Amino acid sequence: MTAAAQELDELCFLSAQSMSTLETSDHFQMVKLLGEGSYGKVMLAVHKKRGTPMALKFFPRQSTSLFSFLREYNLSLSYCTHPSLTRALGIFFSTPCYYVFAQQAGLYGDLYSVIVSEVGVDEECVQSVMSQLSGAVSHLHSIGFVHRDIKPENIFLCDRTCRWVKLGDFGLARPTGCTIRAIWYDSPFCTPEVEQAKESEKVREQREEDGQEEENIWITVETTIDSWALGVLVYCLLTGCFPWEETTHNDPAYRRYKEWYDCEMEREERSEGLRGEQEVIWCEGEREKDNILSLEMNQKSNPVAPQFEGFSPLLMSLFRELLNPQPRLRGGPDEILSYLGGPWLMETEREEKRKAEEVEKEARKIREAGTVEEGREREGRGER
Ligand SMILES: Nc1ncnc2c1ncn2[C@@H]1O[C@H](COP(=O)(O)OP(=O)(O)OP(=O)(O)O)[C@@H](O)[C@H]1O
Repeated sequence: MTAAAQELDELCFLSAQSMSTLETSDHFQMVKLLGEGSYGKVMLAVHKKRGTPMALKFFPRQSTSLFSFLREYNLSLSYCTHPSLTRALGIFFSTPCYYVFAQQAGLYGDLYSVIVSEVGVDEECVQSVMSQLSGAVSHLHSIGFVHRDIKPENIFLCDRTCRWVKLGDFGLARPTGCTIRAIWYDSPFCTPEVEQAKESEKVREQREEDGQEEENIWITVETTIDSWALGVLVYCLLTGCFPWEETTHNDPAYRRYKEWYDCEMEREERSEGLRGEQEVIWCEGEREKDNILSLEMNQKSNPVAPQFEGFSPLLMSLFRELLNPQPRLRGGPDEILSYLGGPWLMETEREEKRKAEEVEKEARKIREAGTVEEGREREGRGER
């Protein structure tokens, strides 16, 4: 077990002893529901005496182990010190039905709501979001944890224009290097190295039906899981879509991307080989041969997968780092910093996006005007 994992376990044991039982409404005024996930609900609340706003995360006791609740709370409280990580506030308690802890609240929703309501976020804003997440995720990795659930729904907005975002939901975070059961899930955020678990899940279900013992595939938790998710996130932010439905060879869009990637690798290997050969050629003074070889290399071009066509070569190199199908060769989140400042979209794509944004803006204006008009009409009819 790593030092970070041991320290976190210790914090969980210690905090278990000081958890109090509270009546939520004695201390907090509920303002609104911020969101719901598979583990529970998150409410915006205000502390009754101090007036401090916060997010209260409720975990049903029936379906949550005390240890997993305390692990998420303590990780957020003690390790999430980066400005783009959502920090717990030191308040945790239980009620008859829930375990609850308080966290800094993102008051402007999450990135998912931005992506679904727009045709992708503008390029400058995407770069700003990614630079913040690069720092936040590198920080988590540097202290020995992998987030394992980076997705738009878990990135909260601290202002209306996404200038300040915070990564949250540390429920799946685990210490780097620990071993867990591989779980395949139907999403582009699932890494390609888990594809083998898809088949084994079918086998497991069958064994369960037959009353046989479970047979699991185990994987080591690596930081490269988060790099993959950051790559998919860049794509989602820029386009408002996913690059493929699921990261498996059965998915045609992923297969096309993988073919492009493999071809790129082959080209790279070939050109490295040629560079070595060139030295011999130059030594022999055969310049013409050298020129022919270069021409041949250029002719064997490798068009990108269609869903990546609007992206600049700079961004494609970043994708090659983050969306590297081979986890051992995948770049870390800090790589993102070397790709900021330059263009991520091709000029034609930028123009298309501008037009689509204009159309979307107009449509929104019409929708809003319609709502105001309907409101007036209703008022005129004396309805509320
Ligand atoms: N601190 C916060 N500030 C603002 N909104 C939040 C906060 N925490 C959670 N939310 C909202 O609540 C939703 C669910 O929260 P969260 O992802 O933490 O729950 P979960 O049950 O662990 O979800 P998941 O199913 O992704 O594991 C988020 O998508 C987000 O919209």
